[in-house]
Amino acid sequence: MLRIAVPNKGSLSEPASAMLHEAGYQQRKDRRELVLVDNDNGVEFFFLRPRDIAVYVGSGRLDIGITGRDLLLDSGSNAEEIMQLGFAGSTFRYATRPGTAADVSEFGGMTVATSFSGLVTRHLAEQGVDASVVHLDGAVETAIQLGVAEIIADVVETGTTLRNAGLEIIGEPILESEAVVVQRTGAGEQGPRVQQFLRRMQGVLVARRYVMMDYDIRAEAVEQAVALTPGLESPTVSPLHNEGWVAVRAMVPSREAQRIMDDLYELGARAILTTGIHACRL
Ligand SMILES: Nc1ncnc2c1ncn2[C@@H]1O[C@H](COP(=O)(O)OP(=O)(O)OP(=O)(O)O)[C@@H](O)[C@H]1O
Ligand SMILES: O=P(O)(O)OC[C@H]1O[C@H](OP(=O)(O)OP(=O)(O)O)[C@H](O)[C@@H]1O
Ligand SMILES: [Mg+2]
Repeated sequence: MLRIAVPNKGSLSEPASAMLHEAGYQQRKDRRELVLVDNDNGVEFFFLRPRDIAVYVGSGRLDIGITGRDLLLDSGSNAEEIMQLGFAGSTFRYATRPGTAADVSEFGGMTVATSFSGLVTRHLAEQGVDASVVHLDGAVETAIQLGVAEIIADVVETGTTLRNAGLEIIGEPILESEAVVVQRTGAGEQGPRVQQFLRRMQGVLVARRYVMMDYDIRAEAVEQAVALTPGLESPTVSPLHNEGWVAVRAMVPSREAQRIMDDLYELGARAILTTGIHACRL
């Protein structure tokens, strides 16, 4: 059985389980379940703290896991990223009260509070900055108000938490993060079961990002039309009973679907339809 680590709590937990469910895997019904055996798909899921997932996978006890890139790098585990999952996108940044410091190079002698002390200690060393790091479990924004630190380093998504705490971002992001699949470093070429898992997850990403578009167009305009809808490989063009017309079918990015429909209509295409994709293997 393929042994997969899945976040049991926090921001990664629900979207990870939703994605696995969309990929056809069984997911737990009760948040207290720790292990779930999906016999039909030959997979055993271990619901673990997001922070611990890279540690388990790096030790070789579990084959792969879903975690955040920031957590993976913070852990310093012997694990590496093999696929990006497109959710839980965030940046990891320094922030402080206005006037404290304008750049990382000014942090010397100050204290940085963070839940990602591995990541921050390494980053400060890389920058050649001699600052102390204090590890806190969460809500680090408050550390400045309470005088525990002058600087914080934390996950920023919309920036609302920082704004509400009266803090401002300093410098460039330390890191851009999102949910990723990890495996043990040096595990080498993925075996067939891991490859099948990755294909299923890829299928969910494609089904979420693309729609199927169908339309009819006069044969003389078909080259211009397929330039608008090139598909992933090549669009299907079929003859219509009505002479001089063809039917075209191609996948298009869902974000661009309405604009493409407008452009196709302008070209003379009619009966333009888009339909959702439930699942896919490219
Ligand atoms: N607001 C957010 N937007 C996007 N991703 C986030 C956000 N907050 C945390 N994450 C991501 O979630 C992961 C951290 O998960 P973890 O469960 O440790 O913390 P959490 O989501 O803050 O949960 P909690 O603080 O409730 O325990 C990291 O990969 C981080 O980038
Ligand atoms: O930029 P924003 O959209 O405001 O999101 C970022 C915030 O979300 C997370 O906090 P969470 O609510 O998980 O609390 P925590 O600090 O206890 O982890 C993170 O630690 C930031 O504080
Ligand atoms: Mg949090």
